[in-house]
Amino acid sequence: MDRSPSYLVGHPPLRITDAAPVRDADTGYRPHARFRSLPASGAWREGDDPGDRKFVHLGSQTLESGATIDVTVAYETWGELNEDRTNAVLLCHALTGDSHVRNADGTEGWWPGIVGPGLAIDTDRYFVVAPNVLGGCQGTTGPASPHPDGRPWARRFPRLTVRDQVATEKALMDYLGVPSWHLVAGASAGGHRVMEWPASYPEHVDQFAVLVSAPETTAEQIAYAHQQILAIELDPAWRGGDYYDAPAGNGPHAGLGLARAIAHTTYRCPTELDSRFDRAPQEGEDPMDGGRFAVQSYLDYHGYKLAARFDANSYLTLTEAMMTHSIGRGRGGVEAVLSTMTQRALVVSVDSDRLFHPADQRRLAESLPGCDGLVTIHSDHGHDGFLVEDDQVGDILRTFLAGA
Ligand SMILES: N[C@@H](CCO)C(=O)O
Repeated sequence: MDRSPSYLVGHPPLRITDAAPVRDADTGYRPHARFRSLPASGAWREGDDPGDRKFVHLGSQTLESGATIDVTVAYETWGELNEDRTNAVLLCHALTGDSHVRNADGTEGWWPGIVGPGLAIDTDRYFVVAPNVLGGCQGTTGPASPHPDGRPWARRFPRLTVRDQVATEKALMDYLGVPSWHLVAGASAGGHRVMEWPASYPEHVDQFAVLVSAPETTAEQIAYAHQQILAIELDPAWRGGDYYDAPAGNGPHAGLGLARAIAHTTYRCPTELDSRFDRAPQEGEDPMDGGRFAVQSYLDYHGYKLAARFDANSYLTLTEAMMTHSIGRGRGGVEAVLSTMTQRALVVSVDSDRLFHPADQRRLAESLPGCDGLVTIHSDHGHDGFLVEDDQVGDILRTFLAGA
């Protein structure tokens, strides 16, 4: 299937340049100086390993598309599985997260204030499992992994669905000898997998917690995702996905960085951006003379940071999986599936989230038979509130788990 953006089909191919700088400055992602040291792909490499990442080869998996791939999963665990095997918790990371929830000393990772000894998800009590998602780039099989011909899959990687990703997590569960998750929890794209778990494997989930997420993607979310996909595909350095052997600095960093800047804007909220940055110029730059506003520099920085740690083809694969997410597909619709989810359920929104609207989560909470109603986090940080508001997120999860 031709995956070129539709308006490029039939047009001459884009001319690949040496990632010519758009501007001749030396900060941010427009200027390429910062990219020069970045490898073409930020996918995991042997050796760069925070935490105690483990790998398991799960063998071949047939995907919803009918394609079969050989799957290895990277995952981390904290705590011990008890004798009854009733204390296992599955954590599903968001779009660009990975298995690294926390360091042993709690200093890094994406939920170090939530997961750990004595914390809301208490690793003295629970056996916590966090896999890197199928299609990701931090150790689990994805587009940067070798195709059977030895070269990276790149854009030959089959189209994935959230159901495929959850099927991989089920295979990991079997490998670990966990009969049922005491809790499946996750936010955003991780929440998509949380929602898919009781829909696909109801007998293997005791309760679930879905934060800032939904049973299916909205048109608005697909619209934002579309822009991000085009940002990558229109970067000449993307080279149709075959950039893995490009010299340092010549990967699709500008496209991936722009995709992140679009996404990051949706992860924060207008009042936050206005109050933090207002119309201030970036220090040392003059917007009246080609320089940037501070908010531009902030987005450039987040784009650069993602380009340094992520793989552009993975970003495409995972974004496409988000776009097709619907627990109702082929099952009689979302409402029909929700009515069968009788497990105890927690639904959490952030009041300033402009990507996953709290009104949609209220409807979700009302449709789930095992949910006591929507719980709302108050935050100035929009969708990313689930990563920033540790005290509130921790209290909410602690209270939910205590009521089990
Ligand atoms: N900051 C999060 C936002 C998406 O929920 C991520 O990168 O995955």
